[in-house]
Amino acid sequence: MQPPTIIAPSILSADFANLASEAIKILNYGADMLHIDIMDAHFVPNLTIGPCVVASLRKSLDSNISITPPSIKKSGLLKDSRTTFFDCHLMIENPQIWVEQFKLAGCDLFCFHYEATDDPVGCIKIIQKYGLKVGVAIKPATQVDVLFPLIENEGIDMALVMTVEPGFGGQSFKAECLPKSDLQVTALRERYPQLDIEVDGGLGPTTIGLAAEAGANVIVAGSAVFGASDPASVIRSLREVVDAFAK
Ligand SMILES: O=C(CO)[C@@H](O)[C@H](O)COP(=O)(O)O
Ligand SMILES: [Fe+2]
Repeated sequence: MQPPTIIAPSILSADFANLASEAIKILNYGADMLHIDIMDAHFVPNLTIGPCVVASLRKSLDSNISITPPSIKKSGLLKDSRTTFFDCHLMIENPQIWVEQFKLAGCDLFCFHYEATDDPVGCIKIIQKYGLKVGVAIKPATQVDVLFPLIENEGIDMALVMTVEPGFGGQSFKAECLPKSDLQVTALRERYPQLDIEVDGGLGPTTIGLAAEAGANVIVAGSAVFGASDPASVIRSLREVVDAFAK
């Protein structure tokens, strides 16, 4: 059985002037974790937030959220005594030099891009040395099999398959980035039944079916959740579809 379904709203689509209250609101609506997109204007053509914003968010959430969602408890991802899991997606060059700062800021999972470093194994070892969970992300054009040795030999905690080119929220979902071939999410799920497989980009109630059917269990959704008039029902419907396809 695949790991629990986790719905991870991307705060990139939140109102940045009210980031903490937006994050608290979305967790109270039923989100399982927060997906935090860090962009450096080099790896991707956009610039978002750095460790000091993550640290402020951490402080606020630790004092305002008292319950860890059941799926996060069950997943075993959250090792700390804190309640809210910060899933940090780093779209930055030289990710390895930022691990310490994001650890200190309160990040739980450090997910870097395979394409952003010449030494993914070295980067994983640094992340593990700092006691963070490790995620490795691939852009749509990257072959999924580059992840196999990292999963098998380095014990990464999550694989992130991008369903749009990284850089911006609110883009259209690319169906061709999901399975059919054995090189995408289906291949990962068939090979690694217990792995947390995250998909990110253009996902919402009308596009979740393909990702769920392929075997993704961690669903990032930004505009579909934060832009909804009823975010709780969007979160619920995403969860229902993923649960229905769970392998
Ligand atoms: O990493 C990224 C974009 O690079 C994502 O996390 C997006 O922020 C998701 O937003 P939507 O596509 O769901 O609006
Ligand atoms: Fe992301």
